[in-house]
Amino acid sequence: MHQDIEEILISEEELQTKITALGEQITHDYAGKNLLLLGTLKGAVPFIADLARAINLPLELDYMAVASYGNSTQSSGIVRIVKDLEGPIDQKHVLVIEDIIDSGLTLHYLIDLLRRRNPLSLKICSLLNKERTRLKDVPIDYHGFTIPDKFVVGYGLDYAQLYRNLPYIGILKPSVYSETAQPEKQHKSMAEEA
Ligand SMILES: O=P(O)(O)OC[C@H]1O[C@H](OP(=O)(O)OP(=O)(O)O)[C@H](O)[C@@H]1O
Ligand code: HPA
Ligand SMILES: [Mg+2]
Repeated sequence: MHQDIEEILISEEELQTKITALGEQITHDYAGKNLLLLGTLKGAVPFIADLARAINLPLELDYMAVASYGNSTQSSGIVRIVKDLEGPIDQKHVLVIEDIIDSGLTLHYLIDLLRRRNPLSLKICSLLNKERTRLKDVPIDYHGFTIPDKFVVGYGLDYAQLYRNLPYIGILKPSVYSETAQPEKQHKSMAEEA
């Protein structure tokens, strides 16, 4: 185990077993539909790579880059689109693939933006669902694991851009970061301000 990890929460094997099951469910639910898996960069990259291979259907992949955490363990509250989709989605069934839903700010912003582009359907698949009071409520159609309100890293999830390559999900030792400010509670998202 990495020296900065307090505890392994979800092992490599548990991740793969769950992703196989999610893939089977999505294969069943989207049979005969024009499916677009929309991955959120950067955190969802390992998850979408494994999940896409567990889905036995023709599908398209595209990505949006949204960022709000920067180098902090608390959301800045400001969601930025760093990279947009390549094309329109009005002829597609869009399944957004996220690594984690924490405050809910990122997905709330994204869903709002994607709905305005009139996809045939819009659903959410998140590997992790953090058990906490959301700042924004978001509907989750598929999720892998519910986790406690701890800052986790690995399998795509970062702290200050590091640890994304750990093959498991682990709780980061609090001694690795030290923060007093809780900026997510002090700012509105850009969607709200618009
Ligand atoms: O529910 P929320 O509190 O909004 O948190 C969830 C989002 O935060 C992280 O992304 P981040 O902004 O750190 O970008 P990254 O994927 O590049 O790490 C994570 O990958 C989710 O997209
Ligand atoms: O617990 C987390 N870890 C890493 N990135 C995150 N983005 C939101 N919550 C988290
Ligand atoms: Mg991050």
